[in-house]
Amino acid sequence: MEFYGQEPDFDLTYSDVFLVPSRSAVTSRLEVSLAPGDGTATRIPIVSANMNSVTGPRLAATLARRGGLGVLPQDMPLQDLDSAIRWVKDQPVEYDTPIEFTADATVADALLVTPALAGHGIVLRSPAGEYLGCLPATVLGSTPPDAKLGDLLHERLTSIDAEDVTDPRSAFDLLVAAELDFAPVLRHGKLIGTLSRTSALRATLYRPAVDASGRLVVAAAIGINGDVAAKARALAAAGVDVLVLDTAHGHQEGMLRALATVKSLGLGLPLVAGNVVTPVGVSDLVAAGADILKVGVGPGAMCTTRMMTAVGRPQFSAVLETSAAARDLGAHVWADGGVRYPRDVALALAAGASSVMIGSWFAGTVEAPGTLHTDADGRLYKESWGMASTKAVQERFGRLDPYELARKTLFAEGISSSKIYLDPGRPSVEDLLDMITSGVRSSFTYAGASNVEEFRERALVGVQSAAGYDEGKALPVSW
Ligand SMILES: NC(=O)C1=CN([C@@H]2O[C@H](COP(=O)(O)OP(=O)(O)OC[C@H]3O[C@@H](n4cnc5c(N)ncnc54)[C@H](OP(=O)(O)O)[C@@H]3O)[C@@H](O)[C@H]2O)C=CC1
Ligand SMILES: Nc1nc2c(ncn2[C@@H]2O[C@H](COP(=O)(O)O)[C@@H](O)[C@H]2O)c(=O)[nH]1
Ligand SMILES: [K+]
Repeated sequence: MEFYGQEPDFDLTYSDVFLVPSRSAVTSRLEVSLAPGDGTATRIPIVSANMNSVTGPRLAATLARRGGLGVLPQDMPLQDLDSAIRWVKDQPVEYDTPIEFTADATVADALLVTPALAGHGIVLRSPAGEYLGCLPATVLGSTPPDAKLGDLLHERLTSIDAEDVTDPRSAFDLLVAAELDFAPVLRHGKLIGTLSRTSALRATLYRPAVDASGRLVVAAAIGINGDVAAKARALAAAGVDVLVLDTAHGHQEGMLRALATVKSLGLGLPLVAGNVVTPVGVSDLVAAGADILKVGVGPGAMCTTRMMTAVGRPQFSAVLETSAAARDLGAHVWADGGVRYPRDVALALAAGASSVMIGSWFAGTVEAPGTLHTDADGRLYKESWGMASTKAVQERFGRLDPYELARKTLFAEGISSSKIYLDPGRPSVEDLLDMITSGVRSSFTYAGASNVEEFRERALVGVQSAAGYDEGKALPVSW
């Protein structure tokens, strides 16, 4: 990366900078590879944050199917983490994970999980697990909330036979021929997944992130306290693909000890550690065993660290400096926090990150944990909160005695409650991935780069005023 003009002697964040186009020999955005090449199996540079409101097993599986990686949060009990990892590993790679209900569930129950939109659908099973049929989600919008889903099965959808699907393109054509937007996929009468026209199209554009056995990949986080060795071993035994050691202040002795402990287990998994924002933080964590550094203090949407402590660093400069230090040591950087637009992802990659970690933006999706809420204007949202918020601290330390809990709660550095609205045009995390990867593929071709490495080398970055940033925004109503 080079600065267009003079490099300023103060720190920059994503909004302070822009990319300048340069001569390109890349003739199509579809020629671009977004593969991070950081020792994980990811195919796109997108990782979901280890936050309770962001990454659950469904979001992790959906992300991996499109080449990304979900990090399950350290606050999940070990038993739940174990079953979440195994659940992801059991999900179909070529088809979508069905959203399942029993026949006596109501329309209102289904609407807590999936919006009544074309291209989405639900699967009904008997209490014994037998496949009963499948409904398009659109029927949920035109049926009374107390109606039983089983009573709507006369509108059941035609299924697709997996034997007829020779490749993703043929799946798309089969749906078109059957005039379907969404369908269950059966093999020998057994449900193996669902499919929509959009997911069939996506399967032609993305490659899944899979392990050596061809199963979807998933990461999990552990904190730095307690028996980290036992937790790391248990997660590895469950089949986790990447371990993330995470604490607010990653450049501390407790982290170095925890990292060295996990490294010494020789689990053969990439170790991610953070959060840090300085080159010396990078070198200390790499020396202790980190392969990838999680970079970012304070940029997160749920984060109050900068206001509480003044600590942190504008994220573009933090990523730029730490990724240069990491590269010298053969390590990589995940740019964690503050990503609100596809442009921020492009800028993080230009600054040298191998992947970008996204939290709050993904909290407002169908696949994120938690149920859908509707506000007074009928807009759908999900709740989100910071992992250092009073809410998260109370949940994490709920089993401590009240005095210890009260002491911990004093140090909250995050907001406890926020509404993250679903974008009506992009309610699924996959819709956001489409938007992000299209934007970033295009950024690459503007820079004449066909892969992440070339983009990092060729990117020309200018510094702009607040008015310059503002000029780039679209105008939803006239002047
Ligand atoms: N990226 C960011 O900007 C931030 C992210 N977070 C996220 O919140 C979650 C909770 O993290 P965390 O609060 O570290 O909790 P952890 O449960 O990981 O515990 C942190 C440990 O480090 C000690 N510690 C020492 N100094 C600090 C410090 N300045 N801030 C926090 N702990 C410190 C704590 O002791 P004691 O409690 O006695 O002080 C405790 O033992 C994580 O997912 C983290 O990534 C939180 C804040 C900032
Ligand atoms: N200071 C705090 N940082 C937090 C908290 N919860 C999460 N985080 C960090 O934010 C990113 C995600 O950023 P986003 O802008 O995409 O939402 C996450 O990975 C953590 O590093 C918190 O309570 N306080
Ligand atoms: K913030």
